[in-house]
Amino acid sequence: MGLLQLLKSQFLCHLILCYVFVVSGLFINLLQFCTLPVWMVSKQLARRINIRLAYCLSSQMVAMLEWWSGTECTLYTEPQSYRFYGKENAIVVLNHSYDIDFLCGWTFCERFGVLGSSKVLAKKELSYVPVIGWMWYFLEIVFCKRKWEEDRTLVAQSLQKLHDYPEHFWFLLYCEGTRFTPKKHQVSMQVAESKGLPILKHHLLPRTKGFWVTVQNLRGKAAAVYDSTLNFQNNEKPTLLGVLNGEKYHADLYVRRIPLDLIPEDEAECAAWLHKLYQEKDSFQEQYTQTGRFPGPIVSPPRRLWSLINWLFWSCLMLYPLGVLLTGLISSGSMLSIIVSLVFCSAGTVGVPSLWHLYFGGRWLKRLQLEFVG
Ligand SMILES: CC/C=C\C/C=C\C/C=C\C/C=C\C/C=C\C/C=C\CCC(=O)SCCNC(=O)CCNC(=O)[C@H](O)C(C)(C)COP(=O)(O)OP(=O)(O)OC[C@H]1O[C@@H](n2cnc3c(N)ncnc32)[C@H](O)[C@@H]1OP(=O)(O)O
Ligand SMILES: CCCCCCCCCCCCCCCC(=O)OC[C@@H](O)COP(=O)(O)O
Repeated sequence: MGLLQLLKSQFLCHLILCYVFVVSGLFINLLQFCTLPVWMVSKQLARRINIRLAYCLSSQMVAMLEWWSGTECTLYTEPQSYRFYGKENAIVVLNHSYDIDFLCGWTFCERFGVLGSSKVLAKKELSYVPVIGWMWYFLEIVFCKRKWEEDRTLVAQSLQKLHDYPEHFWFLLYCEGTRFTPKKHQVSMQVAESKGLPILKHHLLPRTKGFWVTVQNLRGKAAAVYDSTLNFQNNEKPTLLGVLNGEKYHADLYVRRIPLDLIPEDEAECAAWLHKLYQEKDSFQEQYTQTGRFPGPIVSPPRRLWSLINWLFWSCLMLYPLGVLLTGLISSGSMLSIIVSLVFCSAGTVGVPSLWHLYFGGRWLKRLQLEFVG
């Protein structure tokens, strides 16, 4: 292991990275809160400001993937589709199989200049998570309760509000509704069998209602569906902790652009169309497993310097006062203030993972513990 790699795997480095992300995130949340009065005067101006503020935050995570871990993201797509990317609104359908699939998605958003405005159909619980969830609230992210009776109107209303959105956006839909696990796959394939649908090997059975309501409510606003299939070379199993540790992964994304007009309006036909799409996605994944390649040519946009510049800017801004505080503390020589600060730091170190545990059901925390202990 090289010296740099060793440094990247140190807990202290992770603590500093998380400190910069969380403190700058809360500061950005506060700035977003301050745009509320601007909404009263000019909604479009407030939206444009929020897009830039959201970029400041989400591109820090993109920088962590692209520059800290050096992960390579390769795009397989047709050149005639490529020219539309970043120049139109689109609904993105992505498989939900990895801890960092959203981060790879964000990386492509960054490269095509739509990161600040990118959106997702997310579960309601995420809107309460400080930093990311609060940022999404101001960004008009669409939340669902995963109760169709309520989501039917809730999701439709939120989507309708995007009709006068001032900048291009990609709207991400994880139609599988939850991240792939062998157990969920087994249950979902029982549902598929009971409905007489073909078995999928690499995906859960897609939930069709969210897709239908999204397509119907974004007609006239979104031009296409980007059918996106993500996988990793050499059977890599990437984790967020791995990225934080500076581990380099190799992501491959296959994207097909499908004009929205080709998608049926009728709910049952639209559902059947989505099931067929997932059968095709499954065959692409199978081909990838067999050959290590997706169909179609590789047209990869390079990573941009902007995410790194933004990250360095926020790191300097957040670490300077911390440095001043620590220097003042040590030079004061006061035992009381040193003890109070240590208590604060320990509370933060224990408190942040506890919050994490609360919000994410302990999945990542368990993995984190396993990796540290084992
Ligand atoms: C060029 C580059 C291109 C692309 C780059 C890629 C991406 C970048 C783009 C944008 C990035 C933007 C942001 C990313 C950032 C972060 C994202 C992070 C996190 C968000 C993740 C989530 O929160 S996922 C969870 C929330 N989302 C969803 O659930 C969406 C899918 N769900 C639905 O659509 C649902 O239908 C619903 C939520 C609208 C309603 O759910 P409900 O459960 O009430 O109804 P359902 O219809 O789903 O359920 C009843 C029917 O389902 C059948 N059933 C029962 N059990 C199962 C089962 N296990 N599997 C499948 N189906 C099942 C049941 O039989 C019912 O069927 P009927 O036939 O009777 O309807
Ligand atoms: C630059 C330093 C970065 C520091 C790390 C900060 C990490 C913040 C990460 C916030 C990521 C938010 C995305 C959460 C994804 C998520 O939670 O998806 C939920 C879905 O699967 C469905 O969940 P479920 O069906 O309930 O299991």
